[in-house]
Amino acid sequence: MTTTTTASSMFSAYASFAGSMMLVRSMANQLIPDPIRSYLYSKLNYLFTPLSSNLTMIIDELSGAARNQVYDAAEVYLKTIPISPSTERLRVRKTSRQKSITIAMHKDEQLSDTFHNVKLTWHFKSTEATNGGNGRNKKSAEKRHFELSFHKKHKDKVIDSYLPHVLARADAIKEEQKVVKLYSRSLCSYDDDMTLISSWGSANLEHPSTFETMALDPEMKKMIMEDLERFVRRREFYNKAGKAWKRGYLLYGPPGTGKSSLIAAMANYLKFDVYDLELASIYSNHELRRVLLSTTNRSILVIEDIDCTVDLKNRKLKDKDYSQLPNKLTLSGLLNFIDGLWSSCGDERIIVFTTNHKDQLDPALLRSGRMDVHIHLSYCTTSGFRILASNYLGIHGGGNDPHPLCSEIEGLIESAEVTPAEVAEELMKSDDADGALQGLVNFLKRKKVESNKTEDKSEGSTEKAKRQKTDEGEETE
Ligand SMILES: Nc1ncnc2c1ncn2[C@@H]1O[C@H](COP(=O)(O)OP(=O)(O)OP(=O)(O)O)[C@@H](O)[C@H]1O
Ligand SMILES: [Mg+2]
Repeated sequence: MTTTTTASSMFSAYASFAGSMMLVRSMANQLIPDPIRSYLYSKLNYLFTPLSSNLTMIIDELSGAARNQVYDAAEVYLKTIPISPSTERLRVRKTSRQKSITIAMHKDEQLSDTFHNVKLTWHFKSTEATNGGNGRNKKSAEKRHFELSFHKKHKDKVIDSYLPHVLARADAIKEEQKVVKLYSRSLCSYDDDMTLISSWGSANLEHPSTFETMALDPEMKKMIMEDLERFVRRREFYNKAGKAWKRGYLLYGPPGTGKSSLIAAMANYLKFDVYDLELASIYSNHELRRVLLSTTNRSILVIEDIDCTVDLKNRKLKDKDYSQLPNKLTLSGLLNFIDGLWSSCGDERIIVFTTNHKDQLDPALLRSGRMDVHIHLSYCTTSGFRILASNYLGIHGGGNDPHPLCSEIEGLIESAEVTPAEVAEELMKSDDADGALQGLVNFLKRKKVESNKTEDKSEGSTEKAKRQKTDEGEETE
């Protein structure tokens, strides 16, 4: 009863309100001029429109002069959201550096996303803003923002979970698309007065080597990849153990066995930048420290041919001699850096030394704990050949239907000392697989004959030497 009365009294109140509104409207039509009237209507409409259950967040491109990280993250993230059927316009781009086409939202288009059962709508808006000048001084710029709408009740979830999710996904996508850089001292930059601006110059690391294309023993490949993965996963472990988050690799083996290619494969795999340090360009421990401190985290520092760095061989000089050369680069300077300074100057660092002659290295460099992993790259094996044949000729020696020449090559390769670089070179000599493989067979046979000859020669000379010794012995007796 009470409810009915309340409802009917509310209805009659609304009816009388509506009636009054109509009356006001007709009086206004007669008395108030057009522009003022439409302004008043718009205000009245605003007052009497029911409140929306949606909340819209405005995400501007700029925050003052700085970029808004949420905007940048949204821009990256939204490229991964499926386009909705209602979308009519899209922006399509590709620069020469990009591997694939990117598709982005066009002005006024919208995309829908769902996150933990929350429905969200992204709206891309762009307006032209002018600087207030006129004539030539008038400059206009595009002012962009996203509008993110969702039901009000999800406000906390969006702020606490969804937006952090967008930021994290954008970081991961950027990491996937990251172009690995090669930093070199030979690319360093100077200003007009020849003052050094930066110790390192960079270029994109265009080296195509990956673990897939590397002709390596499968066990060794697995070991290296797992070691790298474990290393990048172990931030907490290094922290707890009080150890610097770094790892040292020593790659050794004859020329052309893939030491430099392996470094590129490691960099491409981890998406770590490479700093190629030529020790010959460093004149003092002080300079070494300065140059190395200007490298960044998540990078690989490479020192190639460590055995060829003449200065470092002088380590056995007495302290007295060093005092005469206070600014010289020394092995102990380098070791101090590896053990001490470098350890504390950054995170996720890998250092790689390469050498053709491990036996000629100073034992201090090989001491355990200094270089964590020693990797021996050696002559081409059967499994190495199979990978190269697949890379270069697209043929698979180990399959059910192997190329007839593959088994001959596999029989020859284990006994011949050929490097993967030599095999690769032979395989590249012809576009035709038969011709290339026949070339490799001939090459391997030639190699074998040559190595037999040298063996005979060295055997012959040892025999000769032995005989000579015996003769001499006989003489002295
Ligand atoms: N293990 C390998 N797997 C695939 N390709 C290889 C391998 N080793 C060598 N190559 C091929 O040979 C070329 C030369 O190899 P790389 O420069 O990596 O050898 P290296 O061991 O660094 O030689 P050096 O001691 O002379 O510096 C590479 O560009 C690559 O094409
Ligand atoms: Mg090399």
